[in-house]
Amino acid sequence: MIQSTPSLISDATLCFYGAGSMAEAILRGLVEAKLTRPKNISVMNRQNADRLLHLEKQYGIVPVTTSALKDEALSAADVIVLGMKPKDASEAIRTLRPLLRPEQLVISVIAGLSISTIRHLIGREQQPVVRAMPNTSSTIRLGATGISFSDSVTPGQRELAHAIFDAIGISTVVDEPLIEAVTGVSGSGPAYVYYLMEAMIDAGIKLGLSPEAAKRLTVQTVRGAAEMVNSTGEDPGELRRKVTSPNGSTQAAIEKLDQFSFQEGVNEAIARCAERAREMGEAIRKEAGLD
Ligand SMILES: NC(=O)C1=CN([C@@H]2O[C@H](COP(=O)(O)OP(=O)(O)OC[C@H]3O[C@@H](n4cnc5c(N)ncnc54)[C@H](OP(=O)(O)O)[C@@H]3O)[C@@H](O)[C@H]2O)C=CC1
Ligand SMILES: O=C(O)[C@@H]1CCC=N1
Repeated sequence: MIQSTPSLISDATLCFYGAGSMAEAILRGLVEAKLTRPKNISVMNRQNADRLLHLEKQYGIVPVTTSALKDEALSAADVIVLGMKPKDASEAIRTLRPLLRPEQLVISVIAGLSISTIRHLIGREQQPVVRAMPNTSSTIRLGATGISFSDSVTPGQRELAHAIFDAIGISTVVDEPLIEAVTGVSGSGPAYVYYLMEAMIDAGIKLGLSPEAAKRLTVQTVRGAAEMVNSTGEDPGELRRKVTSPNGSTQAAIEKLDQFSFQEGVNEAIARCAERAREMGEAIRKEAGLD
């Protein structure tokens, strides 16, 4: 039996408990970055066997389908990644109670679910838990992840968690109460950017561009703007001012956005997202009888 969690991904066995889009984004990043052998990754879900077979075919991971094999994989793994929806979390995590060893690292990406709730559900106050909030851009190794650690996470396990999320993008450690802010900014963030892109493409089409041209120009504009901020190190505000000639067309556009309270809208949206994540966490606690 393994007594301590390895600090290198290449030596660790990982078990994905929940096999949806976020789990796939993470495991794909790990496999494509060749940080671990696919055979070190086992994946299970509730019922969708076709999904597991698809992941096996695509990435070479080990699908786990029977309940006996599930128990075995969960008990044996060095790291268990919780990747189910918040509504399914309480029941799923409780089933780990009789299976987990005290040194196994639990990594949760579940929105709103606190470290303290996870430990209550597992029934062990000192279980090492990492609470992470990644985003779907992890699929192409451009993810942005906020991470917080329970006090029992060892330095080796911290290193391991960083290695996992750095393999699929960048990671930033935050105090746990700020994970909801991370959810608001970057966890859900890709959706706001896609929403903006949908609106830009739509507007271009309304002005007479073909759908293909509107999409191509929009995609490259967003990609270029993000890369300008990233590679020049200049503030987005400064870069915006460089596009905005006095009394020119951009200024006219920004004034129109301000008439619709653009900044206030984004502010309120991100604050509401963070609040909703907290609500989901509270609902899990309530369902589990913890409040
Ligand atoms: N999508 C995103 O952009 C992000 C999501 N998250 C978080 O990631 C989590 C997963 O989201 P996402 O990947 O989109 O969800 P999906 O709906 O794509 O996947 C959920 C997975 O959980 C499985 N599952 C449900 N109940 C159980 C159970 N009792 N035992 C084992 N597996 C179970 C489902 O299996 P089956 O299909 O068989 O029912 C499915 O494989 C959420 O908690 C979300 O908050 C975090 C950051 C970003
Ligand atoms: O919408 C959600 O609840 C999840 C959390 C972050 C992104 N998607």
